[in-house]
Amino acid sequence: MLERLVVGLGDRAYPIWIGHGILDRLGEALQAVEFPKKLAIVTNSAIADHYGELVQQALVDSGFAVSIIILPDGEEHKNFITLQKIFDQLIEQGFDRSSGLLALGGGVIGDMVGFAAAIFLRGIAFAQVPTTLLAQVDSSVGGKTAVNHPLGKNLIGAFYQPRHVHIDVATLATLPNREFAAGMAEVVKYGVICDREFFNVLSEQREALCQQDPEALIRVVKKSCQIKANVVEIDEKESSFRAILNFGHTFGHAVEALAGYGAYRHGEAVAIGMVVAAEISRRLDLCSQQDVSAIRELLISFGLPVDPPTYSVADYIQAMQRDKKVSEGILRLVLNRGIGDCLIQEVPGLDALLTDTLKAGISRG
Ligand SMILES: NC(=O)c1ccc[n+]([C@@H]2O[C@H](COP(=O)([O-])OP(=O)(O)OC[C@H]3O[C@@H](n4cnc5c(N)ncnc54)[C@H](O)[C@@H]3O)[C@@H](O)[C@H]2O)c1
Ligand SMILES: O=C(O)C(=O)C[C@@H](O)[C@H](O)[C@H](O)COP(=O)(O)O
Ligand SMILES: [Zn+2]
Repeated sequence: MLERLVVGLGDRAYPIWIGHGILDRLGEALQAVEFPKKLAIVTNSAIADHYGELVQQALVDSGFAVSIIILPDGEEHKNFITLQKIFDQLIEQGFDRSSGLLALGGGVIGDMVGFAAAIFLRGIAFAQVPTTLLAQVDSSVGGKTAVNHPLGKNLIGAFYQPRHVHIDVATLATLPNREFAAGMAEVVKYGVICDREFFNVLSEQREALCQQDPEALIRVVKKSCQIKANVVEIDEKESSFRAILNFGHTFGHAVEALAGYGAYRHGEAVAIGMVVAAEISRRLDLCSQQDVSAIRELLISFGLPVDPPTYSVADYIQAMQRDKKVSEGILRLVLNRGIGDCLIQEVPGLDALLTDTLKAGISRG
């Protein structure tokens, strides 16, 4: 089964292929978008061990000239030092503007390779082959690329769209459970911000998803990519509406930075951040206690943490102020209106609200 979507961005539109066991069709897919014949697969050693040869062979068989660049694994390496390693090898190997990069891996690899492609020689082609659930449902689509700064997540980056996204859900078979759960956090996010029915389906399909039933996975990945593509088509560069995809991220990114990158998986931090955002929404009468509990319970059912680590409110607020939604010094939050709808707004008295939320612990309903 091969599902196809298109991210409709005019002359930068690109296809998303979704299937089970479709890595061997990568050459065909890249030919269809006239991807550069000389390319570098950029990945890390864990992913290369599983899929490096298969992907390289599929591309060589289709006439591509392929080299591999191996990066260190982990969120703590999503920085300029690692980016430099990519550039060193591209320059040594004589890559020019007619060459391309292929990101093979999770969101860390995808975000870094996308940013490298955006700035190397002022922009070369790149494609995404996401191998974590999180990257398949979220980071490979939409063109946000970046590296972290010690003080804040993704603070240095660019909007730069891939030429193709190739999603093989069979690669999830080797993914550790903790990483699978982290991906589910972003899936739950889509349900909360814009689709109550999808939210309900996730709880009904929990077993099939955790068992990695291929059809259930493909359905959920496709729906997630469709939701994300629809948002990105309306507001590619996050002038406003796209920020709904940031639900749970203002607090989540603060957790990641305060705990030290890598201590929490991005999806875990987002799960905690979504429950905090939902609790703030409840305190502002935007949603009910029942809604907060339903969000919390669904996240827990997928094995995700939901309780914020203990840092002072002042530390949290300082970290949250580095969010990209801050404009003219004013922070806006994405809040949920019930489940299936959301809004973006400034929250007067956030310090006090957050103090109460963290002091009370988030009520279990
Ligand atoms: N650009 C966006 O729109 C966007 C969206 C969401 C998240 N992100 C970013 O994505 C990053 C998180 O991505 P992630 O959750 O994929 O983490 P990750 O990229 O660190 O991957 C998680 C772990 O799984 C391993 N791995 C990957 N695929 C595997 C496979 N098939 N089998 C076995 N092991 C595998 C990796 O080596 C890594 O150790 C964060 O930096 C976050 O900020 C970006
Ligand atoms: O694509 C988007 O837009 C998102 O916000 C998706 C998020 O899941 C993702 O983590 C993104 O990288 C966060 O963006 P940032 O601008 O807050 O760094
Ligand atoms: Zn995210």
